[in-house]
Amino acid sequence: MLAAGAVGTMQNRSERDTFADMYASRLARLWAVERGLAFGRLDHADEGRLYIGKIGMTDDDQRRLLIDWRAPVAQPFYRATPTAPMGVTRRRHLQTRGRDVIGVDDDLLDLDALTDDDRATLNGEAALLAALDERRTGRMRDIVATIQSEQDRVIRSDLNGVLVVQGGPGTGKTVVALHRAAYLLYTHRERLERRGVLILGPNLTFLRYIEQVLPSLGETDVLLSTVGELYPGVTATRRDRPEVAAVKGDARMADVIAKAVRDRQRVPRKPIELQVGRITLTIDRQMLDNAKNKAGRSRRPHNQARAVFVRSLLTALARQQARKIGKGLIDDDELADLREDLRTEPVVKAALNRLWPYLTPQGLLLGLYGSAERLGHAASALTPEERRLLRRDGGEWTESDVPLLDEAAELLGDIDEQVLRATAMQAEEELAAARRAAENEREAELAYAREVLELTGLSDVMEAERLAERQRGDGPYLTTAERAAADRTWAYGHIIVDEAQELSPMAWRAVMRRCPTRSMTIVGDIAQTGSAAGARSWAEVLDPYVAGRWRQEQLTVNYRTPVELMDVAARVLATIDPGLRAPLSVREAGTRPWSAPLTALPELVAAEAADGGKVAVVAPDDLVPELGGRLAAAVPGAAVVTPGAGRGRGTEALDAPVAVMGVTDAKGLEFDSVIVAEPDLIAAQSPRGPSDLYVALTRATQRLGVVHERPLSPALRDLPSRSPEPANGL
Ligand SMILES: Nc1ncnc2c1ncn2[C@@H]1O[C@H](COP(=O)(O)OP(=O)(O)OP(=O)(O)O)[C@@H](O)[C@H]1O
Repeated sequence: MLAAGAVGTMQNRSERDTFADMYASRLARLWAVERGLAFGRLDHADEGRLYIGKIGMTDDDQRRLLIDWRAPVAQPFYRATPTAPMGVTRRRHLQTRGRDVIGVDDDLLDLDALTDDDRATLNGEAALLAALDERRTGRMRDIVATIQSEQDRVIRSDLNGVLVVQGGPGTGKTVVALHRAAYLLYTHRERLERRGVLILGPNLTFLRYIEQVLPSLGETDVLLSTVGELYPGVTATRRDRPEVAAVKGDARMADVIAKAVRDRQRVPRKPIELQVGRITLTIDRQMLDNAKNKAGRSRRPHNQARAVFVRSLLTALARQQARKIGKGLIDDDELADLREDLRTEPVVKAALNRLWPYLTPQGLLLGLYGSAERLGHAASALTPEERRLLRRDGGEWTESDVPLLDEAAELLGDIDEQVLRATAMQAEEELAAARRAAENEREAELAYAREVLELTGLSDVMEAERLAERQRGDGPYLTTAERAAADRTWAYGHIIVDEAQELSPMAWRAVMRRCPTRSMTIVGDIAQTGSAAGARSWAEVLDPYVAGRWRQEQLTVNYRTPVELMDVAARVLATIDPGLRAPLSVREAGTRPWSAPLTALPELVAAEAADGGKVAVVAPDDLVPELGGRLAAAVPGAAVVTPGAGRGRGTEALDAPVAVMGVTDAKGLEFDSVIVAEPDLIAAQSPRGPSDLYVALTRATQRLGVVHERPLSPALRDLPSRSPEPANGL
């Protein structure tokens, strides 16, 4: 398409560009599914063979070559068992490298049909175990070839309603949620492509960790986000201290914000006198009450209700003015004229702005945090200590501010750009400056695009404007996900929330607002809740929204953590609640978890990293910088993820051979080898500390150790001491 050149009418060119776009994305999709394209075969007693792959394919004669794993006929690949074979006699897993088959692994489901040869080679779990044992790359991979039956049930569960997927660490909740997104898009393509699918994860590092999975399944148009990015225009990556986050996340904050908005619609006790020309006009209590009631009855958000308030007040003032200039009765036209004159009168404008100001969510929240008096009034339902925790002057937005900004935006409504300009000179100047900046940026982008086209020799087939537009990510070519990300009021077709136990009640309000149809998948583990504002039960989270209308699935098998490691974690789990059961591990590591003195950490990390696997040191938040410093000196390439730090946290923790981090940043991730520093300090660092320790102990796929100076609690006390030789020898 591109080689045809920039010929023909504008319409020809635009059609050509559209086709070029379409082919380019089709090509990108094909490249993405190349790895492990075909991974399974089903032999049926009567229907012959079907090959299962990441996408469906036919040959030139429209004969089926490959069945998409999400198609109903592929389901037996994941569900058939010897007791319920679903018509399948043999299920074959194909292992490939590039386009070569390097291994096959058969499940023979019709045991009567076995030949002696078959019996000798029966090895049902080989593909799964091989996948689980693979060294970690720092990025999650798809599991289409080895999805297990309980996971398949979750993936193919109905689109409608709220599905909770509860499961212990390593049971595949995240990976299953991602495959469910791919399945739902395949099965309900039209509905979901229009409204979009949103996946919410706990932090940016986690999103980087999982971002390859959906493209590798051929799905590229899903929006991955954190709660901290839900409010367009604000990217909050900083975290509040736990006690502050707990207050901001509390459901009572909804009333605090509502009250803060009402407090800005002021009715002063004394009448206000305005000198307009030679006449003194008075705004009295009754006029104000009247205007406020009218605005309230309009049921519009604050910024839009302002118009009602202003009109009512101006009408009353205009009548007063008419009386005062001796004009008794006036008709509607005269009234309108007087009203418009008053509207532009500076003293009147200033008074209206004081009485019912235009407010942005940011302005409202900063005004609230910045004033003990405002807080004292709006947050009277909070304790003095809680109010003190909210006090702050300026500063960067945090993750727990975002749901509050969203709440405020809902109550305030938009401010019309034109109104802004008309009412505030300052806003006009800011706007003009922003426009100038945007114009400069646009010119720079255009120059860059021209350069790219020159260099690639494509300057005659594509216009620089169009390339610049695409790079900027706006214009008519926005995908659904991009449009949704920019629109605070977007209603998604389906929302998946991962590590959902961490969301605060205020965050849930922001999430639910984005999914009026309540078609959601909520994935998490109550036993891993670390955030003080997080969930204690799914009923507590969901009953306010969908009481009695949500369903739950359990995942029970741990695919990440080997038996020896899980035994240790299970002892910690029992200290949280003796009734909690750890998931069953499917494999053994062959190495036992160990303990060693904290001082030995650098050598131990170096030994663990020696064989090239990914190593994480998970430490109490306060210790991370210091341990990071010590390790950086001893182990080249070690990355430090500072707890609660702002922007820029991305892939370093995933790509480095060794990473040091707090538990919050380790949530949802996994590493070949994990060393937990000062476990008892982790357990003591917050009210949900024991859950944090449980999370830390379940991050490893192969090896686990603890290093400590403080005495170990009974759950960890009998770990054998680490001997000096390398890990493999343990
Ligand atoms: N059926 C499967 N086949 C192959 N690998 C699997 C399968 N199920 C899960 N895994 C692997 O197990 C690991 C754990 O999965 P995942 O991170 O989704 O678990 P999780 O339940 O979200 O854990 P956590 O709650 O601890 O974050 C991942 O490496 C995942 O790829």
